[in-house]
Amino acid sequence: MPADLSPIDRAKYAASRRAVDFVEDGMRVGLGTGSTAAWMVRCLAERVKAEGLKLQCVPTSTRTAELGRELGLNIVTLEEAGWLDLTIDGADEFDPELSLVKGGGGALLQEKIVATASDRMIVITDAAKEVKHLGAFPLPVEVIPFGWQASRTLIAELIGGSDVMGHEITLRMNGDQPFRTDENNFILDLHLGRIGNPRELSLLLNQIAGVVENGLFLDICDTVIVGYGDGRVELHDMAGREVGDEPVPGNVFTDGDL
Ligand SMILES: O=C[C@H](O)[C@H](O)[C@H](O)COP(=O)(O)O
Repeated sequence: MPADLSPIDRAKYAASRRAVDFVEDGMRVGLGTGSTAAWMVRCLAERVKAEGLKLQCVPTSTRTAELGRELGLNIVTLEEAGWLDLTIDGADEFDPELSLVKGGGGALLQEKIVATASDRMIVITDAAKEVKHLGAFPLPVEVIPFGWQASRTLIAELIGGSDVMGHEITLRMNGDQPFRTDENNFILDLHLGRIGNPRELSLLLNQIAGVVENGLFLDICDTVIVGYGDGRVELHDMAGREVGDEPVPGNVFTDGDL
C-alpha cells in the first residue's frame, strides 16, 4: 500500500485492491465513477500491466473514461461490449440488504445502466458508508432541464405524502450554474433523512415526468467490499458477512502513479 495516504484513501485503496482480484482475463468490466472507483481503476490498470490481462472496460462517466485511457485500459462502449461480466463501483450509502444510494458524483444514470447490464456488481466503500436505513445521504434524482421546476413540485408532493421524513429538495449547483450530468441533465438532491420504503420510492420517482433516473440501486449489488485504514477488508454479500482480516497486499503503485 502506498505509504503516505490518508486513512480514508488507505481504506478506499484496500477495498479497490481486493475488488480487482475478482477480475479475470478476457472479462468485460464496468468501471464505476468517484474517488473510490478511481482507486479501483488504478489498481486494475496495475494488474493489466503486470499480468497482461485482456479486458474490455466500459466506463460510467467521461471522468472514468479519461482516467482509464490515461492508464492504458482498453476502454470500449457498452454497445461494443454488449454485456458485462462484472462492474465495480463506489457508493454513497449501503444497507444490510446491499441496497445503495449512489450519484453523489452525478454519474448515477450511466452507473445504473452499466451495473444492470452486468452479471455481477461489486461495490467498494469505506466503513462510514454503512447505514441501517438509507437516506441520510441526500438521494440524487436526475431530471431533464426542461420543466425541472415542475418535476421538483411533483417530487415534493410525492415525498410529502410518503413515509419518508422531511422533504427538502435542492438543485445541485456547480458554482453559480446548475450542475450538468454527462447527459446534460440536472440533479435534484432529496434530503430525506431516512427512506422507509426504498422500493416504493424508487418506482414512484421514476413515474414522474422529467425524472430520468434516481440514485437508489436495489437488488443490483451482489457484494460490498469495505476497506479500512489499516488495510483490512470486509466482504458483505447476500449470503452473510465474511471478514478478511489480512491486510491487502500492497506496493502496487509507484509514486508516479498516484
Ligand atoms: O455519481 C457518483 C457515484 O455514484 C459514486 O460512486 C459515489 O458518489 C461514491 O463516490 P466516492 O467514492 O467518491 O465517495
